[in-house]
Amino acid sequence: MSQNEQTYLDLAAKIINEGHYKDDRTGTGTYSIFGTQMHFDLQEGFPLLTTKKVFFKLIKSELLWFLRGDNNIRFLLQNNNHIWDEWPFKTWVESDEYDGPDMTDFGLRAESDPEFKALYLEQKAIFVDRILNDDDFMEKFGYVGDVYGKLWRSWASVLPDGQTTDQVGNLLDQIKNNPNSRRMILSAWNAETTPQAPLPSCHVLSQYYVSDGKLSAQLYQRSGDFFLGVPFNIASYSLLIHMLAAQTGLEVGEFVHTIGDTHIYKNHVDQINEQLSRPMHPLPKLWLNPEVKSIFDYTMDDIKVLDYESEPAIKAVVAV
Ligand SMILES: Nc1nc(=O)c2c([nH]1)NC[C@@H]1CN(c3ccc(C(=O)N[C@@H](CCC(=O)O)C(=O)O)cc3)CN21
Ligand SMILES: O=c1ccn([C@H]2C[C@H](O)[C@@H](COP(=O)(O)O)O2)c(=O)[nH]1
Repeated sequence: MSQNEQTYLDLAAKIINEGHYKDDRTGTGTYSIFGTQMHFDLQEGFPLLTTKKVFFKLIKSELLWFLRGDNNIRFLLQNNNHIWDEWPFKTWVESDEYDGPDMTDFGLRAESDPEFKALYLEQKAIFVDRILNDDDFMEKFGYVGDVYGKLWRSWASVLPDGQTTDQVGNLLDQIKNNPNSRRMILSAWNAETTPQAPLPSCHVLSQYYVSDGKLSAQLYQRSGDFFLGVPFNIASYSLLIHMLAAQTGLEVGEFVHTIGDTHIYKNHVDQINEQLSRPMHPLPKLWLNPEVKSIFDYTMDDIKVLDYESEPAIKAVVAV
């Protein structure tokens, strides 16, 4: 049995049993608890859930995208990663340039109307193709705004000389040279610009901590989609801790995951119950290519989970 996975399952059961019913921005409806915390011991194994299959490739390419300082979805699409498509797509279909069939509330409508779903998938395929192959279109509609990648690597200065700050570079420097610091912070929330993004950052702030030769991190996530997003967030930050530790000569410690609005969407309840009824498998291990000498040089092939055995994937619709 894995304590790390049990921690996730216990909180899932608590949200189902004790969550308050709450309407939400997407019109879906959620069961929600405010202010939760999970601790994952990275020495126990890599916390990729085994009670459903979690697609680690998608987690890798998303983290590499953040670390590139990229905030245009073209890179994700080139890696066959479609987890961000809906939000830039929404910007396009709401713009003056869009002249296809009406896509109002496409997320909810595609779920209940198969005829509309076919139309929507057609428009989405056109969108994806244009982001990949049309540079002007990609420049206009591919960006996700002032969120993770952009803020991590090139936080725009308020100073007149227009310099930018590389938070990840500074963080590595602090972990190496001043590991007792209590100021090792990575922020993905710019109060001025982030609220205007198509989807303002959810994992808002993380802090890093070194003790006994081990690197730990705590994340504050303002909003957590417990069935779809949170398993990705757990694996993504755990991977980031492994990468930072590998580049600074440390072992891995803990990932502490603190979430504000911790919710299960109404249309994910059956899926969570199915997951809760399944057996666990031992956690996989993470392998990072030891030849890679900079956190910014990892490629997809330099990162692997070993011995990942899981129950089958469980499909669910993402709330837009
Ligand atoms: N409602 C919502 N939940 C999220 O978790 C979320 C957002 N929106 N918006 C931005 C990002 C995108 N993220 C996502 C989006 C979709 C999946 C998802 O559908 N995962 C499927 C596999 C998808 C696939 O194979 O392409 C899964 O089973 O994990 C996961 C994370 C996390 N974030
Ligand atoms: O990394 C992520 C990104 C997003 N989410 C979820 C949390 C919410 O369900 C939605 C965002 O909607 P808001 O109304 O902006 O809170 O996306 C996540 O869990 N993890």
